[in-house]
Amino acid sequence: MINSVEKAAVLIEALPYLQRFSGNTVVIKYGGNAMLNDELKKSVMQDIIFLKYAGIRPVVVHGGGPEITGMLKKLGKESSFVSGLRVTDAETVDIAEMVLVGKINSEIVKYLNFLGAKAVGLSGKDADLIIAAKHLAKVRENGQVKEVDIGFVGDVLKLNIGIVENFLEQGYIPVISPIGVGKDGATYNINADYVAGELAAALGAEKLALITDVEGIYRDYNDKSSFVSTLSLAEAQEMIKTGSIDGGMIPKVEACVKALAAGVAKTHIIDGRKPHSLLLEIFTTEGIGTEVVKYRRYISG
Ligand SMILES: NC(=[NH2+])NCCC[C@H](N)C(=O)O
Repeated sequence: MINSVEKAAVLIEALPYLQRFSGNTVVIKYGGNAMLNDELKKSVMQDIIFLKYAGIRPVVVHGGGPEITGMLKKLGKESSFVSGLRVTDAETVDIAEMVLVGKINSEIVKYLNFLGAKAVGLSGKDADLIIAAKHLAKVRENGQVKEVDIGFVGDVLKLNIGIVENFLEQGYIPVISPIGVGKDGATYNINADYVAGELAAALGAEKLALITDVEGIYRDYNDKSSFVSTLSLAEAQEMIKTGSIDGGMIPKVEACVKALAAGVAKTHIIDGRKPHSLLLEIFTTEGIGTEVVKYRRYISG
């Protein structure tokens, strides 16, 4: 156990961040294992409440891929993927929406309220928050890139952000499901990392924090000793180009790039398998994951 001097040092280390971030918006994407394991879920929920009571305005976007896969299986539907994206027919998008909005979203809202917040659940359909367009999967065939229709998988076309701002003004924590509605009236399932990046951009957030199942970004994803704590936007883009970023990490880095380009000060990729990683990243100098910043000279501390 640490002694009282060390304890005080930990608390005081948070002071400049409390001063800097209080009153500002932080968008948090919550997904992966931290969602399936009860202990980790509790720690993420507590961290979000902590942010709220520190005067920060958290906005939560959640994923739910594994739970959707589980439900589809129960119903006897196998999932198939093209370039990492689920082929989503009309029945599948219905099931995805039921799991995301009906189950996962309402569970997060319930938990946050239980811990002392005022959380409110929103799907992209509420007040037309997320207008979607069909996403075409890109497949490489004989050296050429072909676009493939994989059904009701969407991109964010437009956000009607007013509803989120209203709730933030009133002190609520908005919890958002990555479901959008198309101009054609259809329902689209959207990658939650992208939704979080777009929301951070539209809200002019201070931060975007993506909670994942990995430590952060590696310079070479095959080499676990090449973990990077700080990365610039340009370096991240270069790493996507050269293929040194792992496939599953690409949507996350792209979400960071989108947010940074729109003026978000900092983005973070953090390990949801470590308890309280969100708190450690935001309120300590060194952090625990990878921060992606516009320019490297934007030094923390
Ligand atoms: N991965 C890192 N190097 N993180 C540093 C975080 C610094 C500070 N707590 C912030 O949120 O801005």
